Amino acid sequence: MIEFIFKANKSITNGEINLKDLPGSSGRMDLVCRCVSSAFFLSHDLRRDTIFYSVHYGAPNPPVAIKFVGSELKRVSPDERSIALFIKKALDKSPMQLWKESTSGIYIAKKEFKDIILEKKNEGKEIYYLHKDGEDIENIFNKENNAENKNIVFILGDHIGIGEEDEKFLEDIGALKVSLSPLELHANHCITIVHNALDKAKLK
Ligand SMILES: C[S@@+](CC[C@H](N)C(=O)[O-])C[C@H]1O[C@@H](n2cnc3c(N)ncnc32)[C@H](O)[C@@H]1O
Repeated sequence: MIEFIFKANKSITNGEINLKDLPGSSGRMDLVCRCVSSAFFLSHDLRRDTIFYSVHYGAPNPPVAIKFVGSELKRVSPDERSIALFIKKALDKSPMQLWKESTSGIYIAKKEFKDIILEKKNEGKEIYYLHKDGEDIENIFNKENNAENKNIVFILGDHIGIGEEDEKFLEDIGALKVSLSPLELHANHCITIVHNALDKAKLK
């Protein structure tokens, strides 16, 4: 299983998403949608071994976490508008401490970014922080050490990043920094590159 936990610093926390203004009034909801698309969609297929979390810290009621489970997703298509509609439906519900299903494979809860990461750590999963200045991903996942049958969690930020406090938290829990490129990339492109690196490591 491959999981991504994305911190959406400005994305709104209620269902008042303007589908014509995902980047502006919805707080970079376009980024969230593109990340969901990159996390799951292949050409005419879905990555069923993937789970994606988006944790929103925008107005009016942060934090709100949305979980997308690849093996359960139905009727979602790769375009931003379709994904935004499903996010809107989820954010229209009142989030509780426990995950509540909104539509097939999409859940909502009132959870902090750190707490979701800690849950994964306590479940024994390997935690990696995607960062330009980390260890090259190909040194970590390759023929000798591929991702098959592993439970791997990747943490990434939006246009703002995850912030110093959460970086320190990741360091404290022993998350390894993993780099995909010497250049600063968009979060959705990072997800595509991670999938590609793991796909290649499995095939070698
Ligand atoms: C647009 S970048 C964030 C830039 C932001 N100014 C910062 O300082 O973090 C979005 C996210 O993609 C990931 N990322 C960007 N470039 C990367 C790279 N070369 N290798 C690994 N992860 C990267 C990081 O997790 C980052 O938080």
